[in-house]
Amino acid sequence: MKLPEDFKKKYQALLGDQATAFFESLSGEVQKGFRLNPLKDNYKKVANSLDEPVEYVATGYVGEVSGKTLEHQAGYVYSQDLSAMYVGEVVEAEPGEKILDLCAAPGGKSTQIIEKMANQGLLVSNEINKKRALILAENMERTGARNSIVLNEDPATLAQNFETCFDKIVVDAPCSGEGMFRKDPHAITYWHADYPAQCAKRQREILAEAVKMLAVGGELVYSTCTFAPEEDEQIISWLLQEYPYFEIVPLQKYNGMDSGVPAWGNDEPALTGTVRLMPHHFKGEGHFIAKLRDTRPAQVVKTKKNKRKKQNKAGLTQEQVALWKEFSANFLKQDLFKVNELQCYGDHLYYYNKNWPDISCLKFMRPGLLLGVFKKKRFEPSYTLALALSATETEQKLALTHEQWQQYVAGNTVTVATSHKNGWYLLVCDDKPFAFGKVVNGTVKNFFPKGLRFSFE
Ligand SMILES: C[S@@+](CC[C@H](N)C(=O)[O-])C[C@H]1O[C@@H](n2cnc3c(N)ncnc32)[C@H](O)[C@@H]1O
Repeated sequence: MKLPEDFKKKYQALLGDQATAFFESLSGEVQKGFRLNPLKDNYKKVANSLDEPVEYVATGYVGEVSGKTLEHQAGYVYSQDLSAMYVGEVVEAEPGEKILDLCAAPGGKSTQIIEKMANQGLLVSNEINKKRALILAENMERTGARNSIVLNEDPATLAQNFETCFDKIVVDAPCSGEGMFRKDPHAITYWHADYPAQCAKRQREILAEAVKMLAVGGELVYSTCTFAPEEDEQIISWLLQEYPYFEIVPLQKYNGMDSGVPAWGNDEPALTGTVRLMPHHFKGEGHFIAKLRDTRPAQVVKTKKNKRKKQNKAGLTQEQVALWKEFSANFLKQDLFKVNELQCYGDHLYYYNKNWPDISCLKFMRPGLLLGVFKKKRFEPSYTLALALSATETEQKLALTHEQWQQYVAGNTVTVATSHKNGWYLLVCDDKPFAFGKVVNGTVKNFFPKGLRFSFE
């Protein structure tokens, strides 16, 4: 790999006798990893090899996953760099918390965080770039989580709406991406000697907004996939200086993990509590991670009056309520999504917990869990609802073979025994729910979303 001369000079000076090993590692083999999703029943029952678990993430493994497998399509596995998966872990997300992932696409950290929340609390995943926000929404849907909102806003607009709102905030910042060089050599073409300083300016701007949204006593996780001290230790030094009520929470270091370097920041000894994942020491592409805690006692903080509008009652018509109730009663063993927690946007019906903040004035991609769509005088359950259900939550399920799964995800109909009565079914393969299908006289009509179809030719 041809590294820029300025890059080599810089890291030669910073790393000294370790620089050669570092440069060589950037030309080495990319190390792939993936995580399993404990929101799914029997989540370890996958075709992927689980022979090489990673010690620092309970659901993490070394290995490659294919996008064209049942496990991936149904949300059982998520492909993720081995260093990136330590970020989601140090967040230590708990069920019931309110968490914001501010720079979230494509969703590596968000999927990991929500998988720890057991459908309780709320994760708001935000992405400023619309195209990337769409991919983020797809990845969040695949997890099957019921407590996820995906927004497409800039941090300043969010801060106006979510003042002191979140227990935890993750800023996995846009950065100079030096940890991407090995995986994506194109990333090198963007790099120049001033690039880290330019990125650092943007990181400070993002963090200044993030801080406004953190609840008193909350925790902020900051990470980058770059090695540049300007974007790593120096950003944390800046945060400590601007917001002296923050303290660094020391992170546990596993095999091959390095400490942040105080001399690369403002000499603050606590910077050793941050983590550097360097590819010449650690099996992964490279990351920097820091965790900060707001240490202020609650009484010194003046919380301004909440500017949020009252929840917009996007009410359902009586007919819509009746259609949903009918579907729910016939299809679900329990009343999982109660009428007073439903919200309609146009003809789309969402589950939206009444304790969540109002987002109706924000740009959203996924304002809660999409349950389905009202079409004339009927209700059509959504693909996302299928992924959010476990096979035990309905009697109306239909087991398909792997071949039939392949036909279905490619957009084809599937023939089944005519003894199946007509109507909606949760389609499962290997006990994994993967979509809804409608049986009409022995044929499963295809309702797999058009934009997500894939074939095996
Ligand atoms: C490192 S990536 C996030 C990766 C993601 N957290 C994950 O784990 O999959 C940084 C993201 O920040 C977004 N971004 C770029 N400029 C931004 C800004 N000014 N404010 C907020 N986010 C920004 C980028 O579009 C990008 O998706």
